Amino acid sequence: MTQATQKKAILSIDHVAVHFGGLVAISDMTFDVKEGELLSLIGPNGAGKTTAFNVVTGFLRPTKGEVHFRGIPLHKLKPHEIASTGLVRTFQKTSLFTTNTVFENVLTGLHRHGNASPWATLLALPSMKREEAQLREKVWEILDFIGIAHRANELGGSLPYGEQRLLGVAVALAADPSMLLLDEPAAGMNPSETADFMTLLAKIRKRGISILLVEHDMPLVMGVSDRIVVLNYGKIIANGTPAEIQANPEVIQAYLGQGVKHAAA
Ligand SMILES: Nc1ncnc2c1ncn2[C@@H]1O[C@H](COP(=O)(O)OP(=O)(O)OP(=O)(O)O)[C@@H](O)[C@H]1O
Repeated sequence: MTQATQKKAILSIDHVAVHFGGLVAISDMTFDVKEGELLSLIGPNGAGKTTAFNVVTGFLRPTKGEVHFRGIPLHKLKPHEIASTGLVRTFQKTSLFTTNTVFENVLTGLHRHGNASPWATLLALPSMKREEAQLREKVWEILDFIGIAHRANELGGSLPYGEQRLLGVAVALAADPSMLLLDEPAAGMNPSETADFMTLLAKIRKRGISILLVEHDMPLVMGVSDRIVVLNYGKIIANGTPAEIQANPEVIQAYLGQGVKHAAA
């Protein structure tokens, strides 16, 4: 048993079902993520991973069931209200301001959490100027942490794809999350970028941030996860450690044996 599994749940998903008309995308899903844990949600295309992610982040209402984050019921909140509880997501497709610089993208993320009132901003009061300076310092700290400070003055849209994904994580960190939901963050990364990303995930966890990861890159998933939940046709077919999941015959048959990128044995 890992240390994380002995801790209390930060995110609980209880008997969630999602129906799209007659199609049952998720039939009955129950699992939790513990404080400080990195849990991955995997499964074949169409298994319901993105749907699960969208329910947790408020982009979809569940047909049945409940979701709680630190005891707060999320299934009735709007996405921005959920983000303000400290549960922050990245998106599968890059959602950056492509014509703004890397620095400006992260600054915009921080501004959503700034304290200066709009009047102070309009009048450029000293309090607002002080806050602006602090925010700029914070942007540099985040860019250094993520490893893209050398790109600060380049346009978001001009970055190589892998670095655009990193910028997405930087913008999410600007919201000061206690839990991050990462939707296929390594899609389009080359092997060396993926290895660097694994190191970054470890650094993010050292800050005490819990992580829910949806990802198809199995070496990455097996290398970073405390626990893995496997979905197939909208049902959980396994919930265990990477070693347990890799040895599970049903998972091998439904997913790992289907030509996905395997973790080194
Ligand atoms: N808005 C929607 N309307 C109708 N059906 C949908 C909708 N969104 C998803 N589905 C269906 O729900 C099922 C689950 O899809 P989902 O995108 O959650 O799977 P996934 O595991 O994320 O797949 P992938 O790995 O390809 O991203 C699929 O059958 C999909 O076609």
